[in-house]
Amino acid sequence: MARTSYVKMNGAGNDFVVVDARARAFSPTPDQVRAICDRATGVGCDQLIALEPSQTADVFMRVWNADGGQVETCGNALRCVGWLAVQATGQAEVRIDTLGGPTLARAAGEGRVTVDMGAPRLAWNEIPLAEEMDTRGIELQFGPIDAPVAHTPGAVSMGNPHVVFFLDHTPDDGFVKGAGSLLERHPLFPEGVNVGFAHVLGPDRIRLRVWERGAGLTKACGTGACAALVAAHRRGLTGRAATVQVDGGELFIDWREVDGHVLMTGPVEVEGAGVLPGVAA
Ligand SMILES: N[C@H](CCC[C@H](N)C(=O)O)C(=O)O
Repeated sequence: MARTSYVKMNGAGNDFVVVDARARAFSPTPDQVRAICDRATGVGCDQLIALEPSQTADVFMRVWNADGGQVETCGNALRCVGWLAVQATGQAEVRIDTLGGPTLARAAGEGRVTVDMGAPRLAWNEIPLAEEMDTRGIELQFGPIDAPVAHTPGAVSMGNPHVVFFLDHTPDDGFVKGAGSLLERHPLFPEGVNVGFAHVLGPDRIRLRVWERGAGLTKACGTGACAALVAAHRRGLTGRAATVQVDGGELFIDWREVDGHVLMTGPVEVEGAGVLPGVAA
């Protein structure tokens, strides 16, 4: 069985195994994805990423969550792939297509990359939700019926589905895991959902923790940071740009006025490289 080389990278602690599948097809089964991502017995990562040829972009980026499911996009991985592509091509800007739509990445200083994530999708059926609701604050709550501890979250798609609760404190691991794992597969979200918990610290600062669909509590979620800023601005809680402080570092998010695109800037780190034993070529 062909042996597949990879690069291990992270963006603000959200980590990835990145496979270059432009010369040879890479089609792992869900079991193989889970085995690669397993931190105890595999390489260990939040998401598995494959670079593929593209007719419309410099590269196509395919994303699998650690649970084996293929998903639309991954913001932190877009920064990592953007860094690899800028280094490889010498281009100032690279176009990366994903199942969640086209994006543009460019270097933003030493070990930092800015990705234009495109415009957020804000209609109920674009999140998607199972029924029509006002996505600035949907009818969803967590906790005792008569005293919910989290309620009326914002819903945003960055190509992948996000729900963002606004709290007056930064929740601990137990709360994020308990509430996140319950809501990730709530019937209101036909495709599942990434569950963000945002503590707005000021008009340009948000502390965010995210229980990711298919990956659990991660150190950072790039699309989650974009969704949190968009949801916060739509509720008048922040301006159009903010520093989003995640467990693994800081991301700077700007919901650009001129074209409605969301730009995310943050760190990229190469951790090492290796070979995946016995994965389907
Ligand atoms: N768990 C996400 C994919 C990875 C997103 C996250 N790691 C990011 O940086 O955007 C989903 O199922 O939509």
